[in-house]
Amino acid sequence: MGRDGQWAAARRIRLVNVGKSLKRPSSATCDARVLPLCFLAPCAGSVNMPFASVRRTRSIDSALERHLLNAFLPPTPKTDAQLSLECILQGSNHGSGSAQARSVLVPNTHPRDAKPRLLLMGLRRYVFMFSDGSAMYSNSQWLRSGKSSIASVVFHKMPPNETLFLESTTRIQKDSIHSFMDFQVWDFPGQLEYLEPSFDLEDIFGSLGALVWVIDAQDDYLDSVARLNRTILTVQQYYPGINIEVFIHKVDGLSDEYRTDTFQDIVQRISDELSDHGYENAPVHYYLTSIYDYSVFEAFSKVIQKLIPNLSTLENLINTLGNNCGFEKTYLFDVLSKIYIASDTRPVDMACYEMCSDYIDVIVDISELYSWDHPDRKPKGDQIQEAESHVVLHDETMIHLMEMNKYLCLVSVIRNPEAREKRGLIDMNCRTFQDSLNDVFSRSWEQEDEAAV
Ligand SMILES: Nc1nc2c(ncn2[C@@H]2O[C@H](COP(=O)(O)OP(=O)(O)OP(=O)(O)O)[C@@H](O)[C@H]2O)c(=O)[nH]1
Repeated sequence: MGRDGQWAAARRIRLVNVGKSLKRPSSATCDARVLPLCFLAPCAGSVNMPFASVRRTRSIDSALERHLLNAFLPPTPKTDAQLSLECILQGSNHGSGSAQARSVLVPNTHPRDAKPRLLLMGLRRYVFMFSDGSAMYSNSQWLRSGKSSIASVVFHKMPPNETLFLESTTRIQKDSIHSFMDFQVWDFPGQLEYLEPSFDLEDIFGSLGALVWVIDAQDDYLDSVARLNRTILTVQQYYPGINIEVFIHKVDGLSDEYRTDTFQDIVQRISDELSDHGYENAPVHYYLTSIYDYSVFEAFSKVIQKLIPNLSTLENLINTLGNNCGFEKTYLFDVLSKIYIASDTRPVDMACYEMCSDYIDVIVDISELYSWDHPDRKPKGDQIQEAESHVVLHDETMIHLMEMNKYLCLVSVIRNPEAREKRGLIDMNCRTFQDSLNDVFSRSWEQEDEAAV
């Protein structure tokens, strides 16, 4: 069943289980489309932030702010919140570095259908195990860092245990991801010598969103770190703006102490090597990851967030929503991959993230059960377009989920008892947020079009 079907089913469940039919703000609130935040209703008095103070503190891009403040425009049709990362490719993220790279290498105009790439790279090496357990490097047994496993678990919902049966990658696997934004994931075979002259660097690193380097933390990582250093030094010459994301992977098998030591050692080795070559502030970021917990989703969320135009605007909107509604933590999730593309700026709480992520699974699973077309089922009046659901857990924590569009949903954790009582206002505020979100995304498209002229 397609995802449309899943959400359609979730809609039905909402009507049956939640039973709350809250109408969209009508003419009295139509200005909310233009000044979306000023109509957020306070749900929890203690945490309400007046609009005036919101306006002073938020840092919405000036062009976007002009748009939001350009009151009394006729309502524009709502667009799907599907992002294109072209604007990033055209320079907003890579900045001058990208331009410099293009002046050195083949000019790249990045047509509109060019999709940004996430490169998954790492080292695969052979190890021969003697019967007494000591190791000798030889052409014998593969030790693989886990790139394909990460891609399969995050983007294809493969259960982690099944990655044991994945075969080694023999050529570059190009995976197109169609979601709130389109991008490609290229999984490189661990042994590929892409820095050799026979490979065109522009083909590999042009249009790049991020380079994700996977290091097996359970293995001897010195070779992998050395190869990563070589790669960074080469790439930095031509594409200095590229984000290098280092996943120190398979940490599930390590003790806390060993994990920290490994992390520090790898960071140290890479930064020493880079500073020896004069790169003091290279854009390298490090994550401890494992496919057996949520850390790999969390890490991928951070990687993807760096590619999203107007991320700070989204965060400000979510902050304002959370402050007005008494949300403890709010995530804007991509339903398919369950990576979050934005959240409020409070510290990340893994327990909250896990609860919210699991709740999406629950809704999608129930949707699968109930989405079949029953011949006797009759629609009971008008139905609200988007799915909405909530659950109250044993410790009185409420999780509230609302579909924002075909790809995204907003999931919030509510512990404030006062806020929990005001579900109607929460729903209304979330719908106002939804309008703002679509404004932000449609604005991204307009900016691209203007840039293209
Ligand atoms: N313990 C543990 N094992 C993992 C993790 N991620 C992947 N693996 C295992 O690592 C092995 C190799 O995974 P792959 O994803 O095929 O490795 P790869 O880097 O794509 O290998 P190549 O395609 O040959 O370059 C598999 O047996 C996975 O089950 C992890 O987080 N923890």
